[in-house]
Amino acid sequence: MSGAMTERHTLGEDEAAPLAGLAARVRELIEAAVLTDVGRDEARAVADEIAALTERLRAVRRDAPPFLVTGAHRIDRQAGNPVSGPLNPVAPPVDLDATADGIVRGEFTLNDVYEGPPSYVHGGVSAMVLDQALGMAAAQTGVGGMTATLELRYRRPTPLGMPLTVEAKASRVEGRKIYASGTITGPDGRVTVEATAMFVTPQNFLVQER
Ligand SMILES: CCCCCCCCCC(=O)SCCNC(=O)CCNC(=O)[C@H](O)C(C)(C)COP(=O)(O)OP(=O)(O)OC[C@H]1O[C@@H](n2cnc3c(N)ncnc32)[C@H](O)[C@@H]1OP(=O)(O)O
Repeated sequence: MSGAMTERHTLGEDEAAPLAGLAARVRELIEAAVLTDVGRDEARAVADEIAALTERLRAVRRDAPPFLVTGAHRIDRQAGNPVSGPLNPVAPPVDLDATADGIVRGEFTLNDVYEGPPSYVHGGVSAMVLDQALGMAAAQTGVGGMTATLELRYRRPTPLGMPLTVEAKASRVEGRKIYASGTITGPDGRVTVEATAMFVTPQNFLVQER
């Protein structure tokens, strides 16, 4: 379990690149595991090989996921973030960028690993992507914060295997509260999910940031 206050190692680009490559291969492995039909014996044999590889990676272990050297805010620098972290195989990953006027945007495609209703994206996955994008938009106003409320409106099913766009922007700041909204849009340009959120900056964020 990684503590919030644990000092994080910051990866240089040379360190991050091979770990991102490792995560990309594991992402392929996850999809292969979801879709494989190799049969029981082969599945057991592959599981044994994967267990051996896992032990090799565990041989030298950090106390907590590292940060990246790039990114304006802590939320952008989390290498192991489950939405945008290039080192996290669970993350699609969604490559989120912020414009000078505070709009956070990312294009991404979700494969069968993220299926909810047959052939569509799981609603919790859409929520996770929007939480991250809105959280990053909140951070563009200053320090950012923790999600206090997140409201979603699922307008139409979000397709798997097709290019999606997430966009978010902070609308106002009231003391430690930051309000933001955003959408996921399908390949036809129609919004599939809308979100509004309120983030609250904890007192310790004000001390820890930068
Ligand atoms: C390293 C970078 C990390 C960035 C990560 C971002 C990842 C993406 C975003 C997330 O997923 S965050 C994880 C999900 N969210 C949480 O786990 C939050 C859990 N809740 C908390 O930690 C605290 O409740 C919270 C920080 C949100 C508020 O605690 P505080 O002690 O700072 O709040 P306080 O009680 O002082 O209230 C401040 C104001 O906010 C209001 N408030 C607080 N929590 C609220 C809430 N949940 N709903 C509505 N209003 C809320 C509260 O009423 C009050 O309003 P007023 O000033 O008008 O009186």
